[in-house]
Amino acid sequence: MIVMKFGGSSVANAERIRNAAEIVKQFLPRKPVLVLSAMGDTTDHLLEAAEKALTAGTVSIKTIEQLHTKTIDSLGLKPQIHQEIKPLLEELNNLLVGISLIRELTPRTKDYLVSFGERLSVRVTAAYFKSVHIKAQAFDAWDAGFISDSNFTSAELTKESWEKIPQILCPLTDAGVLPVVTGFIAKDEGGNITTLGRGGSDLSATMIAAACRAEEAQVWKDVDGILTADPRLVKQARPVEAVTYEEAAELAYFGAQVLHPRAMQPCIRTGTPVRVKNSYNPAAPGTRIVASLDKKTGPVQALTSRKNVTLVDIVSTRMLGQYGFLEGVFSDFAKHRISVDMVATSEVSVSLTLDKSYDLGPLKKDLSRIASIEIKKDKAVVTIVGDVRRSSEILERSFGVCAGLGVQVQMVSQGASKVNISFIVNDTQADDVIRALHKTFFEEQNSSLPAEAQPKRSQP
Ligand SMILES: Nc1ncnc2c1ncn2[C@@H]1O[C@H](COP(=O)(O)OP(=O)(O)O)[C@@H](O)[C@H]1O
Ligand SMILES: N[C@@H](CC(=O)OP(=O)(O)O)C(=O)O
Repeated sequence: MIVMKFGGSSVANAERIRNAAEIVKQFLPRKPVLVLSAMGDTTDHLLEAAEKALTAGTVSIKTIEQLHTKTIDSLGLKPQIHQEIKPLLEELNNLLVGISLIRELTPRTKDYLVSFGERLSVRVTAAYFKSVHIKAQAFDAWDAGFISDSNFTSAELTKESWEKIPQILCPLTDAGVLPVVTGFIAKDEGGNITTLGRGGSDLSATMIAAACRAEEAQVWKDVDGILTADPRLVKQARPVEAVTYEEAAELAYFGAQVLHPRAMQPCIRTGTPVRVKNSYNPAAPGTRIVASLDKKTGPVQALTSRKNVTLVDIVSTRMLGQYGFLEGVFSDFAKHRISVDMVATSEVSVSLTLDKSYDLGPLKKDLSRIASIEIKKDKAVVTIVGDVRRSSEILERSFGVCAGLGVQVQMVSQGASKVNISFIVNDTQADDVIRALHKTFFEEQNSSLPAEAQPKRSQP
């Protein structure tokens, strides 16, 4: 078995769905399971519709309805598929009416709301596949064994999913059926719809691949794989041939939108290979994601940045000694469920970074018992994923780049991860830093050769 995930861009309209079917046909002998995201920007449109219902009290599903009905017509599908999706569209409309009346959108309702995107896309796509004589069967994730906890908007799949998913899907693929499963969503034990976090269909795919011990999980995107940097920022970004699970996870966690940050977790457990492929360019090899690399790489594999980061400097006001101080600081963070990304400490102070979305008021109040706090907003984490054994060289060249741009590095984290060096700069400087780092590590001659292939530097 293989698992093939097509993201929103790969099923965005009739033409893209036809293209996906052509790709899938070539893989039918390898018994694929398909995982789909919502068509195009449907998840964003659903959230926008909810926002309008909430704030203005207006209800409209026109954009979403038109996209799906137009796609059904362009694909030349039988009218009965309109009947199949009609109850879903009605349910969605009713939900928005409910939101507009009670003017409340809880995380639970939000998950129920965005689930319609994936539920619509699998039905339309499976209907098309059937029309071109592929034995497809649409599945809502919960009917394919996806059970999660009740952490709405960022749910975790439970142990039970590991058993149920193969029990349901393996007999089907063995019988020559192509299951077309909704990515991104699940149900908790109480039967409430949950989501795995934005971009979570990648995780749905890797979960099926790992649980079913599939040959590989293919994640089909609109780029030639994991690139050396975000192509929207760096035109010269180029695909990376292979990365480790750890490298892919760090890239995703620190901002590369190409993969969901938790997508690697199931495959790490089973060693299932993942491949990022381009649905616009299926012949391109894509990027392999595996446990360890067989070939030597350059010092840097890829670059990413995450903006909207807040830097918090916490200085002890008591002579506690570091152990008591750090314990106090982190128990307050745990109490307020605030997760920390980077940390640097000294005997009496700790600096750390967090996402700007947290309300830091209550935390600040609690921490003021033991420390004075300074909050610095509008920072960015620049992350270099590569071979940390060559950290001196990476740091020397990176800081040279920053100095050349007149950028002050405000905090550095190196050593906690074997594959990541991160540092903090001002938000407004991050794009320039990434472009200049890319030039240094990937565009200049010999910039990213393995250590032994680099020209020897003369000793002082
Ligand atoms: N390092 C990177 N490599 C590849 N793509 C990246 C990288 N960083 C950001 N991206 C962006 O991620 C996008 C693909 O992810 P996403 O939109 O979630 O795909 P899909 O919706 O098809 O699953 C690309 O179009 C690209 O703009
Ligand atoms: N549709 C969901 C889940 C997802 O994974 O989408 P995509 O594969 O298009 O990033 C989202 O937009 O978050």
